[in-house]
Amino acid sequence: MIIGVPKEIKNNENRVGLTPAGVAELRKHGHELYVQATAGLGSGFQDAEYEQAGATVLPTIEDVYAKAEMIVKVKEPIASEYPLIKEGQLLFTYFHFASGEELTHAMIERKAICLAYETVELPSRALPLLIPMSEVAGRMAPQEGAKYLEKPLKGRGILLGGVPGVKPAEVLVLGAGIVGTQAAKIAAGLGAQVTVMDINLNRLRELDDFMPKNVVTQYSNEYNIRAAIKTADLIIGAVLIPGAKAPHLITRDMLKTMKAGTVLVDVAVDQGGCIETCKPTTHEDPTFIIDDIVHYCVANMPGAVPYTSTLALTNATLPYAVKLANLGWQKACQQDAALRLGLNVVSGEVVYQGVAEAWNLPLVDVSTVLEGAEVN
Ligand SMILES: NC(=O)C1=CN([C@@H]2O[C@H](COP(=O)(O)OP(=O)(O)OC[C@H]3O[C@@H](n4cnc5c(N)ncnc54)[C@H](O)[C@@H]3O)[C@@H](O)[C@H]2O)C=CC1
Ligand SMILES: CC(=O)C(=O)O
Ligand SMILES: [Mg+2]
Repeated sequence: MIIGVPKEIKNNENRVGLTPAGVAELRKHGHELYVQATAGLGSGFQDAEYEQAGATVLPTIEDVYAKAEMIVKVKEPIASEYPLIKEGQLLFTYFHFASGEELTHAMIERKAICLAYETVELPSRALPLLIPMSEVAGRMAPQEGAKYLEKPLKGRGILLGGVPGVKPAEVLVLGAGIVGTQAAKIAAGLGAQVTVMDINLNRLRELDDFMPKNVVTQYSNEYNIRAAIKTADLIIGAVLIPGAKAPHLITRDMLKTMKAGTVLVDVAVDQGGCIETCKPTTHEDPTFIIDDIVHYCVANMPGAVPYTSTLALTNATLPYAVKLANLGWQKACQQDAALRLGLNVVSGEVVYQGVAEAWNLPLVDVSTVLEGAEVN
């Protein structure tokens, strides 16, 4: 298969879809690789390393899209990339369609095959291609929160860990999945008093077993959330309903009940956010303030730590990229139920329920787009 790796063009997105090691692995399986010049630079990979691994480096993004049967990247295509996408071209990347109406319509119109990292799902319900970036964003969330709690950055001016004789800050984490767990661990490590809420009691039981004493768990409901936000200094949004819009657990009216200078880090912003007032921001301009509450809503947090994130992401995506390249998307998705769940928009049809519901579009059963693919 002919595989293309364009340079990411989202604001401050320094990750890249394949490392030189990934290129070498795909070459070993007999595939042709085209990488856009300087695509890996932000993650520490020179063009020459890609060439040594067997890729051809092409000067422009147009060249890469024109050549490739499969595009492997990190973030969703942005508007300037839409016209480059060819009918039937396989795009293997994050999409977050449930928070991108324009993107959804653009991909329907281009008749591309959109296989979204974030909805590839194992029978255990784990999301293997979201987990590594959730680990990164979860660990970053208290770090960003601590920064914006500083007074010059418009926060309350409180140190997460306090000092001897002065109480630590209170951190509320909504959602006890991958992001929430990592966030709680780091916040606790910095000495904060942490409360983690989830609707999954079994998950809260697990956390209760292994978290340090300064992490407590509480069932997530509106009553408990309304009470907890009054005293919280830092609130981290980490809920997910896979492939669907996030529920608004903190609504506009609740901001007035919080302390001025409270910081909200809504990691779930890429699925629309679990805080009603959150709107996606960029690393260049990450925060805004409503009712004296600092909102941090960067939709590609891991993009700021590409040396860690690119390796973590490609560790997880490469085996799937190899499978797609070896078998073609139809056979690969016939054979691998996890990969099949990654199909969101195929040849102009929406095949993922959460996306169809988000934008009121007809849902086509995924089996109909896979018909005719022979299974070995
Ligand atoms: N902004 C960014 O740069 C990044 C954002 N993310 C996003 O972070 C979000 C969380 O991802 P993961 O932790 O991997 O998901 P996850 O599936 O591991 O965890 C989500 C948790 O939310 C819980 N939940 C659902 N409804 C809830 C409610 N009403 N109250 C409390 N908890 C509830 C679930 O039970 C689950 O434990 C996703 O939207 C993901 O896309 C992930 C990585 C980077
Ligand atoms: C998960 C995601 O959207 C990101 O890593 O940017
Ligand atoms: Mg994101």
